[in-house]
Amino acid sequence: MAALSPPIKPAPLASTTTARADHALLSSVSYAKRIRIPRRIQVRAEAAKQASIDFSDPDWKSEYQTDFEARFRIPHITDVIPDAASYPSTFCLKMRSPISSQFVEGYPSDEAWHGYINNDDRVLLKVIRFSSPTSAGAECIDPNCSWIEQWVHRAGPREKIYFKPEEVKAAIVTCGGLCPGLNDVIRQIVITLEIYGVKQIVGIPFGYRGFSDTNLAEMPLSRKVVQNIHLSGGSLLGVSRGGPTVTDIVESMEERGINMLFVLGGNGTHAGAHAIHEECRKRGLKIAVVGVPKTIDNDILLMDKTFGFDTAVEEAQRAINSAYIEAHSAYRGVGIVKLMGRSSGFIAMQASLASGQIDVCLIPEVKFNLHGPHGVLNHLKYLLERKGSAVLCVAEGAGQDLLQKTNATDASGNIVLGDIGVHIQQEVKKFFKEMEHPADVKYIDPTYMIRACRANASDGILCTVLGQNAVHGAFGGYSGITVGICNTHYAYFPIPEVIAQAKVLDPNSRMWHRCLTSTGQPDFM
Ligand SMILES: Nc1ncnc2c1ncn2[C@@H]1O[C@H](COP(=O)(O)OP(=O)(O)OP(=O)(O)O)[C@@H](O)[C@H]1O
Ligand SMILES: O=P(O)(O)OC[C@H]1O[C@](O)(CO)[C@@H](O)[C@@H]1O
Ligand SMILES: [Mg+2]
Repeated sequence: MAALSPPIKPAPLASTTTARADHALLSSVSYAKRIRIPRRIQVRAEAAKQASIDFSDPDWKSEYQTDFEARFRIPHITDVIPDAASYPSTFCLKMRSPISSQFVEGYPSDEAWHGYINNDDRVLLKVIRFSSPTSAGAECIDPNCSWIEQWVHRAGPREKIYFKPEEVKAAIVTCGGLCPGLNDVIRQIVITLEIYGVKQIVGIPFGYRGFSDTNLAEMPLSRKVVQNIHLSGGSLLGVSRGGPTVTDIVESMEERGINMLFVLGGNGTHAGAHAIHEECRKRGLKIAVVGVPKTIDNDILLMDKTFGFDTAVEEAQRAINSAYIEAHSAYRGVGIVKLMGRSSGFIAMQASLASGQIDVCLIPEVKFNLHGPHGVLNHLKYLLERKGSAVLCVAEGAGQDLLQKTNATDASGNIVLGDIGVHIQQEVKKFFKEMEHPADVKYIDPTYMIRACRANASDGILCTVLGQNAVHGAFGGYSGITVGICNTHYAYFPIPEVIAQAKVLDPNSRMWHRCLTSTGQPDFM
């Protein structure tokens, strides 16, 4: 039987849908190239496309499940240090006063406490049983779309820990762009580490750069330092793109005596975290590297959502509402809002759905024409004639095929996108001017205002749980993992599985269909 591969999507039925699906696939592949995802991981994504499973083999299901279990196994320090000692956990919430001298010794572990997660506990990854590949949003493995259980590891505190708290030096680093909730996660990691009894906790300033720049000193962290940091946006530690090589980072960690590293960042940061973990394994180092996915774009695979996303959607309402008021109050007003989303249109879609004020939502996963009888501009003309104003929301990665490529990259190697918001603004103005019936166009780009916000309540809770689980994972001896919410439960994932490609919106999903129902927009092709 041929090598098994991850779930495949059934071939879409209509030709417009095919174009959309191809586009989504293309953006995933180019994304993989852009962030230098290891070839091995790219190959896995390629394998998904080729669908090489022999479904006539009666054992294909059980083999698929065995393969899935192996892929989602979370690396453990005993993989490289088989005789690594384990100890009773010092994390137990039966204590009364954390300032008592008892705390220094760890919590009494002689009493039974049923607050631990068993290593064999699992969370179900997919919860819908599709009866046919033609069901909206169906994710099928075989042509009959048969039900296959896919389980991932449940996150949480373990009864046995693999580090003595007094021997731990934990470091936290935040990389990439800003995202609401970074401070909430930093805070919770520090607080949880202290509950375990860790005394040495430091922040690495300005992302991975802080490992190599000798002018940047480690920041000592404690509950006192982080107590109120979640009340403001940004990152207490600072962020950056680019930076030192993985070898330099690991050498710096060895010099500093860091044996737990918590990495907060997006796909690029996680690719880095995975490479750091691999390098530590190669050197036989007892170091736990644990990621917490930070992507405002919500483009990490397999998770319900990533922190900062809800806040971004909520904050985008203010920009959309302003664009709506401007457009609605103007004679032939057109409001345009550009929202984040390099490869994925989740923020634009959810913000459009939430506001109820958007007439046209454009996302990277769905191609569109501006000009021509079915183009966006003609639809805006119709809207102005019909209701006097229109509001359009566009994700930053949408319509890149309409712009001239610059080939420019940022310090991390991410492609610098053309400005689709400005382009649409110019084209709308030109279109109506040439018709000799100008429109009053107002353009809003709230990107950095949204990113700099503090987390809202729902993100605050998500960050808290993710931060705690990151620490539990490290103490449990896991490394090269990241933590996420999955069907409302929290799970650990091996890093390569969540960054194999950017998570993109399925144009055949119910949610996108709901968005189209809400905006009332046609197909722009
Ligand atoms: N494949 C890789 N291997 C090692 N390090 C990487 C890799 N890709 C990116 N990095 C490093 O990770 C850090 C962050 O990467 P990047 O700027 O792409 O942000 P990100 O984590 O994807 O977050 P954002 O969602 O804000 O873009 C940078 O310091 C970069 O050098
Ligand atoms: O201007 P910067 O910091 O490079 O970040 C911009 C990018 O970061 C993101 O907000 C993702 O983190 C993208 O949506 C955006 O393209
Ligand atoms: Mg990224």
